[in-house]
Amino acid sequence: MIRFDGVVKKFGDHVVLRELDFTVSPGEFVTLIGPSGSGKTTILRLLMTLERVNEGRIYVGGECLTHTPRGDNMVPANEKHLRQMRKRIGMVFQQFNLFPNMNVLQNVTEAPIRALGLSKGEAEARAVDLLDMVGLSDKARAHPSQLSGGQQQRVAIARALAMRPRVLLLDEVTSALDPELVAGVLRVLKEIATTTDITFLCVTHEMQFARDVSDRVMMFDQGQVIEDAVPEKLFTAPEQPRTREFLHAVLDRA
Ligand SMILES: Nc1ncnc2c1ncn2[C@@H]1O[C@H](COP(=O)(O)OP(=O)(O)OP(=O)(O)O)[C@@H](O)[C@H]1O
Repeated sequence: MIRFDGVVKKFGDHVVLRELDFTVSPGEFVTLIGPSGSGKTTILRLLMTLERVNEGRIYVGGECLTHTPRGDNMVPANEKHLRQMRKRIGMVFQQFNLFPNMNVLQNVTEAPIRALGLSKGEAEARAVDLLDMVGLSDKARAHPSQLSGGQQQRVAIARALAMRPRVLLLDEVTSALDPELVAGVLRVLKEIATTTDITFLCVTHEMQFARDVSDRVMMFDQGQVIEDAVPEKLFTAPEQPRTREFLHAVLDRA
């Protein structure tokens, strides 16, 4: 479903991704872990087309995201292609980024009405189901400022799902939450991961969550995936010294 093929990303002279190769199969839940500043968010931003690759290709659902054919060549994709491809991908960020002047229902229906052309009735019916799924049926008329951070994040999850993405990207979705609100958000994500066929690529420091829901965990360091294993293996018997060091540091801090 997702394939990075020799992806290089630089910011000026700073090489963040070095010929990065990895794949995520349809329906898989893959978590990326690794030191701060190693480029995990950059991977998600490239998928969201918020950044462009310097070299290499990215494929989503078998189709090239980054390039399109022109004659016999492949050339960097234009805005129209990127917009089309972006519709397949949803993202939930650390900051919830809800529209503050809209109520919860409007937050969830806005994009399907505008970008997918759904009628208000269709979009609302879908939103009601999604708000039920994230445990917020009773908050449809509330405004974001009346909700806790955990509730706002669950609205953000419903909003992303309302676009029916095939891929959902999660970037440190619990980092901005008070500790007591984290579990509710993770419970909702686990439910979605186990009951839908959405493909997940998740960046998190929540090692217990990564262990609990991931099909695979990729340890990312210095622009490359240095270890890729099922969670039971990666968390209990990592092969790479850098993975062991990283896990010790993170678990000591917890
Ligand atoms: N727009 C940008 N311009 C210049 N440098 C950038 C830009 N975006 C990211 N970087 C740099 O790229 C590197 C990777 O950043 P990225 O945010 O992807 O790391 P990360 O692994 O997600 O880190 P964290 O776990 O702290 O969120 C960092 O050194 C960062 O400073």
